[in-house]
Amino acid sequence: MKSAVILCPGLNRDRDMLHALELVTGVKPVTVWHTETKIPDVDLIVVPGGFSYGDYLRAGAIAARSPVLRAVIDKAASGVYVLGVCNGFQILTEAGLLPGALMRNAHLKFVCREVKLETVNTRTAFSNRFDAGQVWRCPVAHHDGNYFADAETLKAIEDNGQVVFRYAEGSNPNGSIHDIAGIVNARGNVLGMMPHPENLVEPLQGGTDGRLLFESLMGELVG
Ligand SMILES: NC(=O)CC[C@H](N)C(=O)O
Repeated sequence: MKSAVILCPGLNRDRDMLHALELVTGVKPVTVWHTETKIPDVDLIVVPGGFSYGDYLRAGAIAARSPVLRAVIDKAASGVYVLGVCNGFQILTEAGLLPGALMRNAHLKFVCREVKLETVNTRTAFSNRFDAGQVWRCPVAHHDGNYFADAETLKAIEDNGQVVFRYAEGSNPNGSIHDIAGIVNARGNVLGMMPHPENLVEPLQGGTDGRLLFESLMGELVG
């Protein structure tokens, strides 16, 4: 599986993502700087986590307007898989690729710990290797992870099965509505999530629960 990782000033999880992608897929990803207007032919584009442009204005708002995001939007429209993690999720919502918004955590504190996620839709390209209802471990590290969508949008994404991951009972670290931790777009080729699956892909990191997400995509691509 060929992948590209987007780089913006202030992102800091790009190295973790590059490592995880190479480890799980066996193929070294390419990197694409934020000023680029073209992205090479790849199966998956990842917008990693961090603090693009210092989270000024709103987390992800400036990166969403950078040249490379236009190319990400075009690639997504052509069906390429796009994964946004943490700040990447914030960037994808700011760019309009995913519905809703990530607000300041309800308790107004930065949260950095492990949570439990429940996979509630296994019929997506990003989740087909999970068992239905599977509860898995995943780290979070953010201050703006409080997912919100208006009632109409929320109903639509729930009815369409676009909620892929929820914080398991008692695990919601930020006040997200409906315990939403990760969603896909209506077409199912763009996923955004606040937790960091790339940080739990080898025993050295304390577990391998995050691998299933990347393996789901790999399985999707080989059929
Ligand atoms: N780890 C991250 O990607 C942080 C995301 C974002 N800047 C926040 O703190 O909400």
